[in-house]
Amino acid sequence: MSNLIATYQLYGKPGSFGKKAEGIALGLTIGSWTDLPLLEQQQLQQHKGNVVSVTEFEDSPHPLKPDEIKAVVKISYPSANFSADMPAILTTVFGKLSLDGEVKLLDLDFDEALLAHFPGPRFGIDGIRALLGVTGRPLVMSIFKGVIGRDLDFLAAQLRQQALGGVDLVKDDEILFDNPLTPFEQRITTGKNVLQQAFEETGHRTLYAVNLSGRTSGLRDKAKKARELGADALLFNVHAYGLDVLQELAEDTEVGLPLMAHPAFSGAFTSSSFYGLATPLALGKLVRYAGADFSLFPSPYGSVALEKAQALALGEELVKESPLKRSFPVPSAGIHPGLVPLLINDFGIDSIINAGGGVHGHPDGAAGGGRAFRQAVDAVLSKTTLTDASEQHEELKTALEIWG
Ligand SMILES: CSCCC(=O)C(=O)COP(=O)(O)O
Ligand SMILES: [Mg+2]
Repeated sequence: MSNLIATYQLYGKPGSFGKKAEGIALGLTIGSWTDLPLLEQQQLQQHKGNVVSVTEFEDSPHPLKPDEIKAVVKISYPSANFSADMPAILTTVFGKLSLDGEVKLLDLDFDEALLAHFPGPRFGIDGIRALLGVTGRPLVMSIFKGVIGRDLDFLAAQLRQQALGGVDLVKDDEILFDNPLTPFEQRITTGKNVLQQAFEETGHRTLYAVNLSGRTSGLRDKAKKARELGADALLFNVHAYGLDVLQELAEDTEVGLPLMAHPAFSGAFTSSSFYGLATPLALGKLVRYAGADFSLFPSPYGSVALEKAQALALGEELVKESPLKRSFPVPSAGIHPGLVPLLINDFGIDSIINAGGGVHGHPDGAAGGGRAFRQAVDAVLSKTTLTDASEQHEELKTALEIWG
């Protein structure tokens, strides 16, 4: 029988977790058990949640309640209890329970039958690399900055400079929505012209991920229009919309564009040590299952840093062995060329170095910033220190002088 195993972190008094776990397993499935006639118990057996394991950690006391300790509980839910979609799954395993005190959902293990209902990335790492014709190195992505309130000419000029710097992708900032100065469709057509021109001048291909925004009911039509207009990829604030919206876009063959999951808003339900979802689950496993070709997340080093073990576990969820394609890990926020060795060491070459300020803040402009990042990547791959490489590359030298 197909099932889903949820792993939770709880706090409580030593020895109290078995009863708690049983209460969760019943409460989120068939409700109370003891007062049911035997016949009903037999009928409901196939829908009963089951406690798989309870592990108490005596050496992990609650930081504020000395008589409580941490425990990790695994509970199995019959797939017969829910429709095979993210809203039903999340409501089953962490609906009411998410409101019931200090419980954190650490992981979800889908069996093969359940996982078959989820698309995973349409392109994946290999498909994105094929679009760019780039293998053997991490990709470099830059981010528009300061576009709000500016017109298409400004956007076009900033895009051109980013492309001339040799970045492989440019993404809208997640806070750039449809607006009268730089409307969605015109950002796509303008971007296409600019990047084609840059390609003809340099031979370097840069893709543009435009932010798909607006009311949910209109997203699919907007995405299809983007495809018709020749968009390269779609940036998507998945956690403000929901995983199922991402999945609808991923499954729609008339959309058929690479989808870039942005982590905006996810901190609201992943940041607490006691509540919400574990970051590797929310920004790694679930966005991959729902169809993200890229997943952006705070790196361990930047301006909104994620705890390193969490960031590494998140990256692993995106690329681990699975029937689904791999999603590109995109560690982000506060990234500058001096961090490239650390990022490649942590996430490998099948990752994307992503920066906004670290590109636009370069004294030689976005083109200089892009070149500095490419020079840093080349240095790491040729096993040269950045300091030594900077002797040969002015843009990298300047970046190291500014940001270290
Ligand atoms: C928090 S991960 C997404 C990073 C992002 O959207 C961004 O704009 C980063 O900009 P930065 O100037 O910090 O590179
Ligand atoms: Mg941003």
